[in-house]
Amino acid sequence: MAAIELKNIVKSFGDTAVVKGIDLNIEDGEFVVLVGPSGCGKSTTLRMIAGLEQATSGDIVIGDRVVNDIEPQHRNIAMVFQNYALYPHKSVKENIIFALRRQKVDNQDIERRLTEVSEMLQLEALLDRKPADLSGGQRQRVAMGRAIIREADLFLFDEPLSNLDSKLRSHMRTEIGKIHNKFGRTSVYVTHDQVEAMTLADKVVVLHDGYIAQAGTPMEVYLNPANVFVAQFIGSPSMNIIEGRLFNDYLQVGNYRLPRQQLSNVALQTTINEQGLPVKVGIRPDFFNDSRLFPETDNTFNFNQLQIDLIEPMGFDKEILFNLAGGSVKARLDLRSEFKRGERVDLIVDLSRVLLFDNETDLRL
Ligand SMILES: Nc1ncnc2c1ncn2[C@@H]1O[C@H](COP(=O)(O)OP(=O)(O)OP(=O)(O)O)[C@@H](O)[C@H]1O
Repeated sequence: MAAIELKNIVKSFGDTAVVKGIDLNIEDGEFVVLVGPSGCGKSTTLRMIAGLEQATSGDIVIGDRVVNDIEPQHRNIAMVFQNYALYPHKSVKENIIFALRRQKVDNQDIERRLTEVSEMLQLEALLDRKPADLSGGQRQRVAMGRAIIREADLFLFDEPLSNLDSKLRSHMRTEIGKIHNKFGRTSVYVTHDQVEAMTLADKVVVLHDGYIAQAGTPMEVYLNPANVFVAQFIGSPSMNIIEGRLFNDYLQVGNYRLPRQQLSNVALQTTINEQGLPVKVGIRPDFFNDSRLFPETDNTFNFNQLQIDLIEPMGFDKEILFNLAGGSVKARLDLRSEFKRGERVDLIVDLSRVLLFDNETDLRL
């Protein structure tokens, strides 16, 4: 088992810095997901932990050793890649036990571990097949088996599910979660899929352009995003960001005035002049509720008479779009709410769910 510490890690390729100073503590047994848009430095960070890339500066500590100069094969790490990287001419069994043979593990031990892993991943019936004769999901299970059987200190996953169709993806996601619950090994998992991040992680690390935009539990990054980037990256559909103006007693959003004292976390000290302070107002589509179904309370605000521009039925849910403060805003309601396009509706929002961000820096106020 191993904890990991990244201390001010920088990675440049030529003159271009792609990881720009990352500090991160990963606890022993923790499942950490690195998430962020394409090119933000997720894979590069993972590859530095694995030893496949050398950091330009900074230290990587695994357990109690600084591993900067330690070769990948001596870091006791198991890695699962997107493209499986199986040996095509070897059988499933030979693929899974390859590393154990190389480490000269005794045969009885190999057989015991093979039985355990193939049962867990339901690979028993496939052990004699070649990778070419397997489906994508089965190949991914073999790649997982090959990693698990090594009983490594640390598991690294680089977008392991991105080649699978959505049903298999969701199945394998659950399997990976179960395996982690069973073995409790420290794991670092790279994905650009925020559903994987939310469902698997103990800690989500949102990367943006080579920096950590926020690290926290899935619910922290969902409910308390530190900035507009995280607010819009985490959660689907994306959080609405609406123009607003903050005054001493209220927040003006379009024609609506939301009472200031009930808004969450507005610890803003600066005195606000008569023009008000331009702010970005964040409201998740899921936090709008149909006023006919949900009671109003002292903590809710009623955006009354919103005119529906578009309805997108999704089965159980439906997304409705309307104009608010000059922008198109989305709400997600369930099938109990029946509307027609053009109709006017009253939507209520819990004021503690209305988030404010600095207009210039995009940071939470
Ligand atoms: N060997 C390399 N030489 C030069 N540039 C590289 C190299 N490897 C990665 N990069 C660049 O570093 C940046 C970060 O790449 P990285 O693969 O870490 O991103 P990522 O967040 O994993 O993206 P994706 O989700 O697309 O895989 C990208 O702009 C990429 O082009």
